[in-house]
Amino acid sequence: MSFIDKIKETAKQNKQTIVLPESLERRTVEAAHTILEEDIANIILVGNKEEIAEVAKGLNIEKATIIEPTNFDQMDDYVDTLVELRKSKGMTSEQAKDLLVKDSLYLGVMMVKKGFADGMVAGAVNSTANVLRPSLQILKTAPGTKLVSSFFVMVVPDCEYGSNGTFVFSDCGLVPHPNAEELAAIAGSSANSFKALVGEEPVVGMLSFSTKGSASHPDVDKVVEATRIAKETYPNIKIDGEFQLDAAIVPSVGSSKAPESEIAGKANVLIFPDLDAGNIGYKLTQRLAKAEAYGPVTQGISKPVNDLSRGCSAEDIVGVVAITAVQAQNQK
Ligand SMILES: CC(C)(COP(=O)(O)OP(=O)(O)OC[C@H]1O[C@@H](n2cnc3c(N)ncnc32)[C@H](O)[C@@H]1OP(=O)(O)O)[C@@H](O)C(=O)NCCC(=O)NCCS
Ligand SMILES: CC(=O)OP(=O)(O)O
Repeated sequence: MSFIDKIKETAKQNKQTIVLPESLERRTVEAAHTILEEDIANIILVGNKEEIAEVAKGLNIEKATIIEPTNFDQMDDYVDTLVELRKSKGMTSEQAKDLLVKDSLYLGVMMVKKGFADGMVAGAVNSTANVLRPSLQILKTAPGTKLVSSFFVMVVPDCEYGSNGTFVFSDCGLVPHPNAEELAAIAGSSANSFKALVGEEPVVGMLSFSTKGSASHPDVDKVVEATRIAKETYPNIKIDGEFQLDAAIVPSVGSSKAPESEIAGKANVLIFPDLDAGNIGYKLTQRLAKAEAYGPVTQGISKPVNDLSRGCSAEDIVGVVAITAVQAQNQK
């Protein structure tokens, strides 16, 4: 069974409720149709019922719950909670009501905060920053986590590397310039995410333009230091670096460039040194190798809110919703 079929099967076993606040967007409504038809999750859509019906022409979204922000019986309670959470930042009741009525991303995140939904997926039209900012502000980090980061599950066709072509790539969406400590934290979280979603042992490669000292540069030093911190912090996780990409995933190159390493050539969790590398790397793999790319999935938020690329397909949205549902199951 493929990675995403397994995730869908897991999601179906204990159905969660996922809010899709970009409800006037055709791919999102197509995804809602498929999710309801395949019984993967319960769906909440946000917006005017007639407008949603217009976008959903030819699709069956009858089983979705539609919440109209101007006519939502929980609105006053949500406004009070948002003010309470953000009053130290100067938020007033008027501002909170305005945000919750006009910005479906804030309303969606508040639904997750209040337990009305178990998770949220958006990003087919909104930028990553706009999708993730409300969740960072309202849901905050999970206990024991300082840094929220994100990853993609990449499923590369006809690929013998990684876990039969399945990888986690991090961070491709959230933290622009991680320092060594942050990079180590991203490695630890990503290993746990790989284990939780792919179900196999994570093998983490810390990526660089250098393999075990083949180049000298402050950027390389950062990855060397991150590798040291990660090994010390997560002694039970298989982690090594610094590796160039080929040394991380191709066994023959790994054994020639890094013969002492047990990880070289076997990595299935790839930690990119910064967001430039991660974002470009996942899009290259998706577009040129025709890989399935599910994400950016967040790790470290107290409840699951996940992003999409604006270039996503309806099928990608279905996949990220199923992943979000499984994260919600795991957090309960
Ligand atoms: C996600 C992002 C928007 C956060 O932006 P920001 O400008 O720091 O936003 P804010 O300062 O309003 O932060 C919001 C809150 O989240 C917290 N926060 C921000 N990043 C965080 C992180 N990685 N982990 C935990 N908390 C974080 C802040 O401390 C702040 O908390 P507070 O408002 O309660 O004090 C920013 O990191 C970003 O733009 N990342 C790049 C996204 C992107 O463009 N990706 C490329 C395409 S995928
Ligand atoms: C993840 C990502 O790159 O998102 P977008 O393509 O929407 O910028």
